Amino acid sequence: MTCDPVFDYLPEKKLSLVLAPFSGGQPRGGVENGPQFLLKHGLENDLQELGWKTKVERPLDEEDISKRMKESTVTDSFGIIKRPNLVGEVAEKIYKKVSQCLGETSFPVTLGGDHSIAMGTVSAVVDKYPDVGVLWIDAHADINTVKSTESGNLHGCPVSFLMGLNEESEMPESLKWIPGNLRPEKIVYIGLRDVDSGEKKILRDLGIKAFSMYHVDRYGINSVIDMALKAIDPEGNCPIMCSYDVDALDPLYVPATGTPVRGGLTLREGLFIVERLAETGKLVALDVVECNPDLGLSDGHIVDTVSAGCAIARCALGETLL
Ligand SMILES: NC(=[NH2+])NCCC[C@H](N)C(=O)O
Ligand SMILES: [Mn+2]
Ligand SMILES: [Mn+2]
Repeated sequence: MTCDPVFDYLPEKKLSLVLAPFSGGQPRGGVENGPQFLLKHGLENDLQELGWKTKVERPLDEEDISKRMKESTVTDSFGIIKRPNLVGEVAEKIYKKVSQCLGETSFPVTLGGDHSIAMGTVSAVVDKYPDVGVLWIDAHADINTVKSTESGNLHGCPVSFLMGLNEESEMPESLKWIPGNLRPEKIVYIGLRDVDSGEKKILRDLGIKAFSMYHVDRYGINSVIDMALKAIDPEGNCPIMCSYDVDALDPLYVPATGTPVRGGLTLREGLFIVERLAETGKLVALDVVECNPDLGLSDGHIVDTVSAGCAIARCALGETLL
């Protein structure tokens, strides 16, 4: 067995838990409580026990956001797009904080919140590491454009903004700061099983690599990870970021999430992905998003979901490689 995992891009094992308690990218309340529940479950201490120096960052003003969430339902829209101003502002704050963490060589672990916050995290990581490969672990592709989205929920759109797929003229002002610095060959998906028809066309047209649940069954998770890593980094020497939507896991393991889809990854498959990433030594940032404790129908549902979220972070940061 290998011993203590190595993180090639860090001079010391230091990380920042960037809290992103935000629900404005989708309609269900409660996902803003995700970070708090993950912390209450003991995540910070668990990571310290893995040898990490930790720091908690709170870039968002929760009181202001909750006030604005109430008003914004009616006042903040752009065509079908819901809350573009609030989402844009929040994601930009996350972007600045994650940039700062990377500048301080502190590994950013961003805890959502809904997946719209990845507009900030991924942009910041690609700024810092232009050749980074992004693993997007999700039941959904989250690549809808302003034109293709049927729901108007921005948590279904972050990837299109990260790639600059929306034309300036048809994009809300508040999202124009997004650098659009992610190239299609630098992202790969694992876990897809609910992709809108407009998204399928985008994935096809841009030749984006995606491993759906079909591929996981067909080839097994280990080969899928090999293929995914090869796709974003053929030579095996680029940094890697992982944006992990907990709804990639089957709702059996993660019932308390806003857009559950049956037939997902087992808990072990889901953890194995991030174990393999830790093993590469090339992981530079992690998001864990879409834990919504308010959607648990029982305490058991909440504990299952939150403990899965914590386990994802621990495994990504080396727990099972010791
Ligand atoms: N981050 C997520 N859970 N996204 C779900 C997106 C669902 C759907 N494709 C939409 O555009 O609204
Ligand atoms: Mn999802
Ligand atoms: Mn997602």
